[in-house]
Amino acid sequence: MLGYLLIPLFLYFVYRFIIINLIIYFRYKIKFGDKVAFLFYPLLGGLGISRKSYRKYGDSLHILKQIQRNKPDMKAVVIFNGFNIQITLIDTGLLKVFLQNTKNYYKAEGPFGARYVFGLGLVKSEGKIWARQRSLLSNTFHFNALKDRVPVIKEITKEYLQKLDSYKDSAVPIIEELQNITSEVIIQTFFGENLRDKKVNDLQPSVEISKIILEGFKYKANSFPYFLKLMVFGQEKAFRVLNTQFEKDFIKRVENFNQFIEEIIEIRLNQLQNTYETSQVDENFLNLYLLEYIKQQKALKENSKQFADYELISKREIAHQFSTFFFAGMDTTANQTGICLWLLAKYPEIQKRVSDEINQAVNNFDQLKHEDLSKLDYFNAFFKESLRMYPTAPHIIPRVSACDHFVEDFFVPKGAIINGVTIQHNEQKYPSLCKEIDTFNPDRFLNQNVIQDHFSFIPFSAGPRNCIGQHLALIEAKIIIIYMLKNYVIIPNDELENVEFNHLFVYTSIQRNLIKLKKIKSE
Ligand code: HEM
Repeated sequence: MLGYLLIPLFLYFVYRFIIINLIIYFRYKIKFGDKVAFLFYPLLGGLGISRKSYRKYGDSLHILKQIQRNKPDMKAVVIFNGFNIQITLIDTGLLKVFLQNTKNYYKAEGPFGARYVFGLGLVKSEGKIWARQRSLLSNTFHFNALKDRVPVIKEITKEYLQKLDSYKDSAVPIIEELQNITSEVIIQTFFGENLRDKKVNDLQPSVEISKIILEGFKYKANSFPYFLKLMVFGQEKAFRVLNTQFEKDFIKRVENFNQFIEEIIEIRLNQLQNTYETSQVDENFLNLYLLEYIKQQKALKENSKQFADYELISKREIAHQFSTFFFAGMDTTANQTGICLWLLAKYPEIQKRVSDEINQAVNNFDQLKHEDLSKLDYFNAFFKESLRMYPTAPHIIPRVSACDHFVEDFFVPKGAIINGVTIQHNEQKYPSLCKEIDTFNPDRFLNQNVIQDHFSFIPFSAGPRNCIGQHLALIEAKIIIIYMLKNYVIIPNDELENVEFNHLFVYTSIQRNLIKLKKIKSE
């Protein structure tokens, strides 16, 4: 009896996971020949390829970069894991069409528990809810609107970087040090206050949310039971069924965190309700969100306006928006800026040029103004070059294809995971961007015509879902590096032989003690 049941099940699996994928494979092969690269890694797919690449070459992106370098007309890399296909778009024409179309995709699940942590926030929201959130938040992330945030970013930077003196001649784990700053910036720009005297799940809120995000990533990457559930039930259901003890505890911990943030929101809401009509309101993200919420609640009470479901703001959404910014903006900015400091140590002549430009534009760190940040052309070129060679986000956030469809002439089946590269690596196709591709040379970005094709260099992605926090990231990086170069000469850590790059959550160096410091003066 069992045999009769198992045979159709087996045949279904062969059809669903092997035959269908083989048909797709031959379809691409016939149409595109070697303009599409095929890779196979059982079970792990793309994750397996990047692990292999790291083990073999000390760089988890090496295999993918090599594919791009070898073929200027490469369209995409298609990776099979035996169950599913993952498509990484390379061709900029395809990338452009893909990034401008939000309708055929939804965001992939991400780390374990992502939907509980930040499922209602901007990174994960879709359709009209996403459009409503993006339009509410866009203005506050504009370069000029961030002007008011400069004093607080300066203050946080100074407070944490002053502590670096204690390292004296020892190597500095600079990325960890910068994570303190970038977490605090997100907290203070979001809440308008620091949460340092508060505890949730026995930890400081910034520590707990970092741990939750990191453990969610690690669990997804390393847990075999969860992996099996993903294969059998798919990403929509896997996190809900047959939960292990770890999963149950994790979800409970996240719920505590959400409730903790909602309590802060509730207190602020009460304060604002009493004061917003009579006094000036600080323009932090929480106040901005709550003013909109108050307007909405008032209209609902007076019955003067009806709202569609997608327009309604909830406190849980606001809590998830905080975790979203933390998830998207903390590690990315700390790692990119840390890598910049390592590059300054590695190339003293570039350090001198950046430092000279800063000294011309800014007399003294304490007097640094928002306008001064726009005077740093060489710094801008240097930062872009760091993103070209060591982008913390070398791929856009993966989407799932909601239906069978074409991106131009490229077929994307329903259920495929699809993403794209943010940086091109072919010298023949992009001669000015990729000339002497392995040489770190910020000067290439001083040439006005370096980007011949907008989609060849999109470290913050492009299209409607590009990075909303890119100006904030640049402001933070500038303020941190200005402080560092006003106070220290940055020197290499001579005990480090190799610096290897791997995907943790972001693409970054595995070695952490990247630099040493020589104090030049106290401000
Ligand atoms: C060096 C630092 C950063 C890099 C390299 C970076 C890069 C990116 C990339 C590549 C995307 C993906 C877009 C896509 O999938 O098409 C993205 C999205 C996003 N980033 Fe950033 N990011 C950085 C800093 C920040 C900061 C500081 C914040 C906010 C505090 C932030 C908030 C977001 C959000 C909310 C999204 C999703 C936008 C949406 O879907 O509408 N990022 N970022």
